[in-house]
Amino acid sequence: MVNAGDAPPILDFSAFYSGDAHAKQKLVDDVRNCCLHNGFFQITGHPVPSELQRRIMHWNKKFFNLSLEEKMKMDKGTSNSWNRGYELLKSQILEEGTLPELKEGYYIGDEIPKTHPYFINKKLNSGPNMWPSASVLPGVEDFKATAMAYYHQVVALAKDILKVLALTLDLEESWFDEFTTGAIATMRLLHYPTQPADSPEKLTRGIGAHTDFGTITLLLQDTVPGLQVYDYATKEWLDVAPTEGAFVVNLGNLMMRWSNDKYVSNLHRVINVSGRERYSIPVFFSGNPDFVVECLPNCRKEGEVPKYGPITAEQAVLGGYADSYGRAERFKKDAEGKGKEGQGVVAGVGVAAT
Ligand SMILES: O=C(O)CCC(=O)C(=O)O
Ligand SMILES: [Fe+2]
Repeated sequence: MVNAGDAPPILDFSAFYSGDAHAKQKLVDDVRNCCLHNGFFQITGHPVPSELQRRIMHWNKKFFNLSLEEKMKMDKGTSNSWNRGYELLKSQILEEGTLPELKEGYYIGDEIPKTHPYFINKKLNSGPNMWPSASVLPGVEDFKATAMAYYHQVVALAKDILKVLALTLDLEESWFDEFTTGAIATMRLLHYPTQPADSPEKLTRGIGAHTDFGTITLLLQDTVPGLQVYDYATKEWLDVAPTEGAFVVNLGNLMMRWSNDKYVSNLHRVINVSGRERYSIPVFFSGNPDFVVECLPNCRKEGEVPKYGPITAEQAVLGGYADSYGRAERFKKDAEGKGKEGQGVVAGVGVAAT
C-alpha cells in the first residue's frame, strides 16, 4: 500500500519478465496502487544496462560543458522547427509566478529523416536530431550511438510498463500495442546549475511545479537530489531520492485523461539547493500521434458518460506546450518593461511539460 506522505516506492520490475505469476501479480497490484495514489513510482530490475545509463549520463555532462556559443548553434528555437536541440537556461516557466527556470536542456528523439511521413506531415517533434560536430565535441559518434541506444532501450521499457498498466486495468497485456506502434517519444538531457546563494528562495526553481503532458515519463537521475512530488493529502513536497540504476516512472496528462481521471498525473518540481550541479534525463513517451484516445475500458461505471471526448495523442500532447513557453516569453517582456527581473509571487501551478 502507498499511503499519504509516502515517497514513491521502489518496485522490482524484474517480476514482469520472471515467469513467476505470483510476483508479477504483486507488481501489477503495486503499480495500480501508485497510479491511483500519485502516479509516481521507481523501478529497478529493468533490462536497461547500468553501463548504458552511466554512459549517457557521462555524455550529458560533456554536452553541457560545451561553450554557450556552440550550444546555441543547435538552438531548438531557431535552428529547426521540430523541437530538437539545445534549450537555453531560463527558457521555461512551468509554475506561474516563479522565475525563469534554472535549467538548460537538449532534446533528442528518434532519428527521423526528412523523407519520413512523420517529417513530411509535421508530426509532433519529428525530424533529424541536431548533433554537435566532431571538431566541437570529440567522440561525438559515441555520443550519438550511446544516445540512440539508450533512447531505444528506454522506449522499449516504456512499452513493457504500458503492458503492466494494461494489466492494472484488467485488460489484455497487449491492449496498448496499437498505440505503441509508431510511437513518438522525446528525450531531454537536463542540467540544473547550482542555485546562486542570493537567488530568492521562494521563487527559484530548477523546474517549476508541473505535470507532464504525455502518457508516461521515464526519468534517470544522477546522484544529486532535487526532484519532489506533491502530496495532496499532507500538502507536502516529497523527495524522490536518487536511486542507483532506477528509473522514476510517472503518468502524464494523456494517461490521466484516457483513464477518465482514475489514474493520476501528479505535480512535481525540481529545486536544486544541493550546492552541486544536477543532471537528469527524462524520456517522455507520447505514443502514436494519430491514435485516438477515448476513455479506457474499466475506467467508468456502467452507463456513466466519459469526462472527456476523443482526441488524438498528438493533439493531447500539443495542448500544453504553448502555455509554458508563452509564460517565459511574457515574463521576459514584463521584466524588460519594468527594467528588472524577479517580479511576481508564487500563484498557482502550471500544467505543462514536454
Ligand atoms: O529533472 C527532473 O528530475 C525532472 C524533470 C521533469 O520533471 C521534466 O522534465 O518534466
Ligand atoms: Fe516533469
